[in-house]
Amino acid sequence: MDRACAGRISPAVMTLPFRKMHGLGNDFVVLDARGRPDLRLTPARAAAVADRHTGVGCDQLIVLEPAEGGGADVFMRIRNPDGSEAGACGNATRCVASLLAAETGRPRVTVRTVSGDLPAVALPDGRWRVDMGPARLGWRDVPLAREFDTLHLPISRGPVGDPAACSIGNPHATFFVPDLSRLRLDTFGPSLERDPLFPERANIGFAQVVAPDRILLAMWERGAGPTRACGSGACAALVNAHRRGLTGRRATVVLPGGELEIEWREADGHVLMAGPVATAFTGELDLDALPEPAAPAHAAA
Ligand SMILES: N[C@@H](CCC[C@H](N)C(=O)O)C(=O)O
Repeated sequence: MDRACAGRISPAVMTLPFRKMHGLGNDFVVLDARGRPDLRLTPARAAAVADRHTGVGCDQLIVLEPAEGGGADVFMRIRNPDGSEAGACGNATRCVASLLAAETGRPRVTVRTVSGDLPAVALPDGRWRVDMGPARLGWRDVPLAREFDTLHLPISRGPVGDPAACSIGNPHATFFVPDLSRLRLDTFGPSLERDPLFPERANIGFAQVVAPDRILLAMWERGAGPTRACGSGACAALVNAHRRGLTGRRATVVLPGGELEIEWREADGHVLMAGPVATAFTGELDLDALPEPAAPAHAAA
């Protein structure tokens, strides 16, 4: 090689394999930290990986860790692009379940999250069904800043208001609207996510019920903004729609990225979610090379 072009001899670079996966376009960078107890992923580093301009880019960074104490196949840590940690991610749970099934050869696996153990099963058509656990309906469960009936919250912005809230292992509020096509998510999403009634912020869903078994849904995700799909948001939309008497206990939830089948099981109050999984690509990440996200030098016009 021409000496002038050789540049600096780089020190040994430690790279980390990653897998880019998605469920209905809700996309994830999946890192396997099971053999890497030394891997320290600070919120800033997680945000750097998730950055769509200077990192790999994703709606959530998913880190696989050992499931301590047994009873589950893996522990799944979930980070939003702003670095915050989430208790649940329905679409990522299906993706991780499919990885574990490939690894273990078993069609039934259990994914542990900070909100609980989620059993998942491969369906004959290639989709995965996850038991997302019980929908929690109390005001402390969501949580809300003070006591309210979670079926009707005194929150509104312009034409949207009166949401219902619940927890699917993470906080959700669903606003029912007559025509989803007329709604601009970024107009109300940011301030609703941070409404003072949500001390831990909330994922915000806008739902149009078109039939007792069909819901159109657009999501503004906490810590992520608009996404093509949100599995836990679809679960919350069905639970809240049923509580309002708008649907039965099962529905197809249609998101911008595609469809999820959701059931709120009567017997135990658990919410079941079925949908597809996909791998987009795999790669190697040099964590030390990633810049930590900084404020833009100037706002785009
Ligand atoms: N995409 C997810 C939800 C991810 C977490 C959420 N943004 C939160 O902060 O709770 C899903 O598919 O459920």
